[in-house]
Amino acid sequence: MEVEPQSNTSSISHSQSLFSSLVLLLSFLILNFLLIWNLTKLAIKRKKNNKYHPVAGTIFHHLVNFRRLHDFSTDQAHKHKTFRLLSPLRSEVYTTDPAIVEYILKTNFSNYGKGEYNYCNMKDLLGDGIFAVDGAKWQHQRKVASIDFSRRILRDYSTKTFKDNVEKLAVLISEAAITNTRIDIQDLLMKSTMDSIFQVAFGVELNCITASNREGREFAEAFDDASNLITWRYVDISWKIKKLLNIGCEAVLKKKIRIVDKFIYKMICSKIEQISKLQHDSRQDMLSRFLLESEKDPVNITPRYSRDIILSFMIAGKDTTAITLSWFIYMLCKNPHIEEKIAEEVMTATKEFGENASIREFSEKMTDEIINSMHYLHASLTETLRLYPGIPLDPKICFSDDTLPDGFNVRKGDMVAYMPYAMARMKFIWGKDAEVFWPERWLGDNGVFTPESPFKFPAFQAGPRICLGKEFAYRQMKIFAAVLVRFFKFKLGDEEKPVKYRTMLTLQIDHGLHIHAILRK
Ligand code: HEM
Repeated sequence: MEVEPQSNTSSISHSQSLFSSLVLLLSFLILNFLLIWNLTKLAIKRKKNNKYHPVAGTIFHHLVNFRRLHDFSTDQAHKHKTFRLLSPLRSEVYTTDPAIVEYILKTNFSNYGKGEYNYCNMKDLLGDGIFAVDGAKWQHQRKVASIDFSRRILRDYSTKTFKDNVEKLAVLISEAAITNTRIDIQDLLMKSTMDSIFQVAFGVELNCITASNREGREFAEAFDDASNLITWRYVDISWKIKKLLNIGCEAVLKKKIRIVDKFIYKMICSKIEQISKLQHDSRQDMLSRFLLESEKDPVNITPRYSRDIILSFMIAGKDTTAITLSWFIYMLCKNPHIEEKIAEEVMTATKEFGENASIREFSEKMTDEIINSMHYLHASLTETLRLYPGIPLDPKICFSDDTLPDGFNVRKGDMVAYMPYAMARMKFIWGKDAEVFWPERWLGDNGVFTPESPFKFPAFQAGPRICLGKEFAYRQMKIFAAVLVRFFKFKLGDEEKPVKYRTMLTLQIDHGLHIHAILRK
């Protein structure tokens, strides 16, 4: 099982950790009792002729296989497309079947959602933000944000932000290449995407990548720690007791959320002040636009609600993009012939910039037309997302008893999770080369990118709750990837060291991705 985040636990006193162990033991006993209770209830229900998916184990199998959780699930899915794990509180159904994915995400969308379980885990950090809620609150935010995301002003502002930030990143990588210094590219990408999303959200430069803004750096660290600690709640069965007693991770989480809130509310106040002096149509960032909405509906859109909305976008958009770019670079290191094919496409598409264009000139000259013309790059990023989906497993709660398209039953309160990571490895979906990194699978005979059904490739989810930032993410990833591949080649820092994911809500590379960058002539 994963250990608690170290930096956050050092302050726990000895007696507190003894107490925590007792709490853990007690919770374990209670859970075992509930598991047996649940099994008995299930046996009684079975007599009513309901059909349930085959059982692949209990959630304790997840704990035992925690470090390789997604591969454990893939192994199980090779045996059964859809299987069940028994848990003390509910059955957990895990599926790789595109028909079930379509059913829960679209056909019977209203019966599957975040539910109280996810809301309860996330609300201390995300409040009523879009990522944590269902129903009317979700609908309202989805509507406002969808309109916002389709606006030209936000699009142009974000493109400019990506170009500025990739330039800062490429300058750092150049310095490392010249001095032959090994870098953790995942760490740099995380900082860079944090800078991008923060600037688009608040209209303010955070500059994590250069570490020049102390307050901003403290906020970014607190936000990252708080996100990790919130994730930890999904495996720490005793978190509610710890929260009540304000001990361990929960005490640290509270402190981190306080730092995040202080910074965000300061930002909101200064924005409100600025806005009163500005023309409405000059507001480029998301916060300003939400504050504009709040002028129309001050009762519902409070500063607290604006904070919740923006933080959800940050959590949704920051790590997922950085993680995808990190796995993309890992794939380039493993497949140099694909790296060269991408470089060739980028050079051809940008021929008119001239061979000696600087990083700044190159990124500034990249137009939407050029970005859209790079189909092989688009296919390579999509193939990366297929094999290494930023969100590898996505659980939904079933709101009322139901029968899934394969004829099996689920009960109210059960969890139904679709598994993009395992789905990518299923031969019945992708053919016998399912596990091979092969961007060509996304290209038609004319070399043009051809999308797949989102129920077969649900890396961005699908249906009414499909990722709102998909286009935004591709634009950022394509700008970053084009600049990086144009100016550098990449090699793994240590060819022998296995590159693995760290089990958490996202598919981060464990201990980062250490590489050498080589300047491309
Ligand atoms: C490669 C990058 C990305 C991937 C793989 C990705 C994937 C996903 C997935 C799987 C979900 C569904 C999560 C759930 O169960 O609720 C989601 C939702 C969402 N994503 Fe993304 N995302 C990416 C980038 C972004 C970016 C850059 C933004 C914003 C700037 C964003 C904004 C959102 C929002 C707001 C939602 C919630 C939508 C809703 O509940 O209606 N995402 N994303």
